[in-house]
Amino acid sequence: MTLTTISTNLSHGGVQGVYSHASTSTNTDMTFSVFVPPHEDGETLPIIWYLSGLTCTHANVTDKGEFREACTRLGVILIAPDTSPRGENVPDDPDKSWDFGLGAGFYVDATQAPFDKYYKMCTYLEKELPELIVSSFPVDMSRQSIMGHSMGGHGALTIGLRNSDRFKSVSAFAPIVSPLNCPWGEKALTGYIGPDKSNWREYDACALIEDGARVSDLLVDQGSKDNFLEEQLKPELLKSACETAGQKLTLRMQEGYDHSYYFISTFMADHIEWHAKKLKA
Ligand SMILES: N[C@@H](CCC(=O)N[C@@H](CS)C(=O)NCC(=O)O)C(=O)O
Repeated sequence: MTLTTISTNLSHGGVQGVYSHASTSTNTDMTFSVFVPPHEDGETLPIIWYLSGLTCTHANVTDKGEFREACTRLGVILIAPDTSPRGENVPDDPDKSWDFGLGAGFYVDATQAPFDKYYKMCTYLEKELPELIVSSFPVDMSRQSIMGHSMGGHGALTIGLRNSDRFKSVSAFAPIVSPLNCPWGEKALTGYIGPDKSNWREYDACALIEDGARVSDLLVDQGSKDNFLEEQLKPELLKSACETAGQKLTLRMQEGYDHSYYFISTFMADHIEWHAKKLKA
């Protein structure tokens, strides 16, 4: 697999890079960013995967996430993938809306035409990108954690729950906790997976927990002034699923914060510190 370097910049003593490659999962070129903090020659470092929300590319968190100081201080690599396949051939929302199609891959493997040829974000993140990362960066794959925002929070929770042996910890900012129970989820999973909701459960954090999946620890921050809170995000569903199942969860309602990167960047160092403790334990 060949990696093309788009840019590298020195930051906080480490290297913030942006890279692209031809993906066999999505049948498109895919772009992602990696921050590698300063380290000794031959040393390998733990990883945090950061999955982004609707409309985002790797660039939103890379530009506005304010994660590099904490990553350098704690010696952790942060990887930020894109949120969907991209390109002229890739089918988009028929109405060109921002909550489906380009920038809205929902971290699933689509089974419905015409999306099934390209929208394989689950395989991309669970198999292809980790293999590329291990051959190209100084990573210790035995120490991985995952976090995300909104649709990316849903991605982090569901990929984390389905792969609990791979991730030491899972956290999210304002996640979509149950696509089965919100309009964004209804639209995306109907379009990508089809109308049979029994096939949605592996892509629904609450359903996965109900069905027995567990992770060692979960941290969620949710702003109280988030305009998507009541209709789309519904953290109370995650709280209730975790309480019923005995899944450990720290859910912090953050008074006055909205859905934006002003919120995320405020608590980013907290999340990196929380993951770093688990990664280094
Ligand atoms: N109206 C917004 C809705 C989408 C939105 O808020 N997306 C969140 C994730 S669900 C985001 O991170 N947007 C990009 C950013 O704030 O940089 C837009 O059109 O961008």
